[in-house]
Amino acid sequence: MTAPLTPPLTDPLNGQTADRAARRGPAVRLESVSKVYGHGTNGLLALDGVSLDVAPGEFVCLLGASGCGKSTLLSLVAGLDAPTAGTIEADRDRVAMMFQEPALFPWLTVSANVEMALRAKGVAKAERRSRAAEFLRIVHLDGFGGKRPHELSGGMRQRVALARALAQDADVLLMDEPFGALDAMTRDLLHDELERIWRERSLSVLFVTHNVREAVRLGDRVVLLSSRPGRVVRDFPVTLERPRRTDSAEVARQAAEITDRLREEVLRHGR
Ligand SMILES: Nc1ncnc2c1ncn2[C@@H]1O[C@H](COP(=O)(O)OP(=O)(O)OP(=O)(O)O)[C@@H](O)[C@H]1O
Repeated sequence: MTAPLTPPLTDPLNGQTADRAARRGPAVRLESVSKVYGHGTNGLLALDGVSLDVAPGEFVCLLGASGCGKSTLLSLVAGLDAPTAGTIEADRDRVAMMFQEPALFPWLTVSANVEMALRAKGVAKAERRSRAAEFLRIVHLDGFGGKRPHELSGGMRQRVALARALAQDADVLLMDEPFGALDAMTRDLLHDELERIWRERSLSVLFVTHNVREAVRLGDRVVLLSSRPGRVVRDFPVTLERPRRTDSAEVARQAAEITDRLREEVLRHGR
């Protein structure tokens, strides 16, 4: 029998995965996206003609002055709100969001918080406890499943939020200043954890931060938005070898370059 000239799109052992990989475009695509809050003369233009792609497996950090529309952009990608103009492509079933506040249910145990996400995904009750334990192990919280959120530190609560996001079977993580409220040491540790999980699970990440060094520490690219209305001003590729250290000279150098551009942007708008 002769082999087919073109290989089949589906792998017989794992047809779905091969098929999906073959069809994969960007994990997230925004094309000329604008967002106006309110109407008429009271309308507020938050985003103006934003085009941005996140490739599968790419880590993109979003920076910009306060109020330039970063959170708006994430909520549009998550489908929590609709753009006024333009198009957004993202597989909403595979997207999970993380905020500065971990937003856990305080009356539920850590395990039950993660199990909620599994339940929403239709995982059978009998399997949920062991699957939750597996996700907690990934974020290095083995043995903490029976605790309540108030018994954990801020960093540990964000780990639970990360485990819950992973339990949503997400391959796109939308992160809105997830480590903004943590001390520098805890943040550093979570950078390492997130980078490891991102690589192991080939996640695509869109990460909003005010911290330029954090953006350079983590991102494959740093996208700078203008002051409101948010437009893409510049896209900085970060090619430094990983893993990076937030306090390294290389990270500091690139962060200084981006900070200069960010400062220009903020001053241009008289803030
Ligand atoms: N639901 C809403 N209704 C009306 N205006 C809104 C709404 N959400 C955000 N805005 C306004 O849109 C603009 C962009 O807000 P957004 O929160 O997206 O900015 P941001 O860049 O995330 O800000 P920050 O860096 O301070 O968190 C702001 O002027 C904000 O006040």
